[in-house]
Amino acid sequence: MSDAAIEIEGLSKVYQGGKQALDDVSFSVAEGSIFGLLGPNGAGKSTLINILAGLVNKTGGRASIWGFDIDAHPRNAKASIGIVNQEILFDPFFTPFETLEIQAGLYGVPRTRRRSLDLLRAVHLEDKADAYARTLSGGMKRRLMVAKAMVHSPPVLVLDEPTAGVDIELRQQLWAYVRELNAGGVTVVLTTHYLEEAEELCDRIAIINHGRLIANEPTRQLVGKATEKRVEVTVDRDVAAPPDASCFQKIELIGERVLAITYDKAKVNAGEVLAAVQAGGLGIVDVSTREADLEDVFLSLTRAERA
Ligand SMILES: Nc1ncnc2c1ncn2[C@@H]1O[C@H](COP(=O)(O)OP(=O)(O)OP(=O)(O)O)[C@@H](O)[C@H]1O
Repeated sequence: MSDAAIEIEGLSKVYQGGKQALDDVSFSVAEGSIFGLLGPNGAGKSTLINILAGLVNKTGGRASIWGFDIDAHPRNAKASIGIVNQEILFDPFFTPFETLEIQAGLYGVPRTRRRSLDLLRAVHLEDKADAYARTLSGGMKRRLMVAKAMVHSPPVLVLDEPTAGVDIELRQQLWAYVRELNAGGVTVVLTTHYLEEAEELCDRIAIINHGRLIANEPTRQLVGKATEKRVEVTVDRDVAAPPDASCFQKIELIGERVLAITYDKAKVNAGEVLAAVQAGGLGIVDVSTREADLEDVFLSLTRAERA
């Protein structure tokens, strides 16, 4: 077994009707890591996850989970992964405890090795063990989905947009649990639209756009790629039209006296940008800068792709 928890090579998917959802995607997820898979709507993330789950058939390439090729060893591959889907799927007439017991049964986990109550405790649902699942709030249902994905103690957990529509407090709780699982040795793959979340949680991030992989780097390195920087300058008089200078990438008037200037930090520094504002006859009253973040990188990479 290699020390990759997931290994994907040249993965492609063309749906019936001709839509190419994945185009020659390759990457591996290191054992023990938290790996983020990002991409705009329709990029192909769910398709990729569904292939790993055995729900969608790939049309090209290879994938293995915990060393098990999904074609050659589908049962072992499936037993090695727990997947939390975007949709909430369980019978509303069962209680959370029953839901987990049934799922464990489906995975052939013997009664003596089931840990339904422990899992409910871990996702803060122990007091709901005997309530009908339909009476749970949206956030509770999501947490139950995570517990359900863990009944067979898989070494790899995949979360597809698990916090969409979940409020901040519950999101924090869910991430705390994900971190706990990861600290206990579970490799985690997650897709999320919350870039901050990916930045905070993931060791490594891959970005997929129109079915193609356009980035795959350690999070720090990826964020460090942002070369655009933004400075907001409050000036001492009303400005009818923003001044222009070659060192500005973009300048906007965002208040009567506030200019938002984007510049390339690889080419100029903030001092030069401010000097250019002053050279335009404006006095500077206040300045604030914002560090580039994952969102900037994401936008510039997907923009570059489009161009
Ligand atoms: N069963 C299907 N038949 C045909 N096309 C499909 C099918 N499922 C998905 N697609 C298309 O494949 C592309 C990738 O979809 P996918 O759901 O994998 O994207 P995604 O990145 O998960 O997006 P989202 O974040 O919105 O879920 C989209 O253009 C989608 O319309």
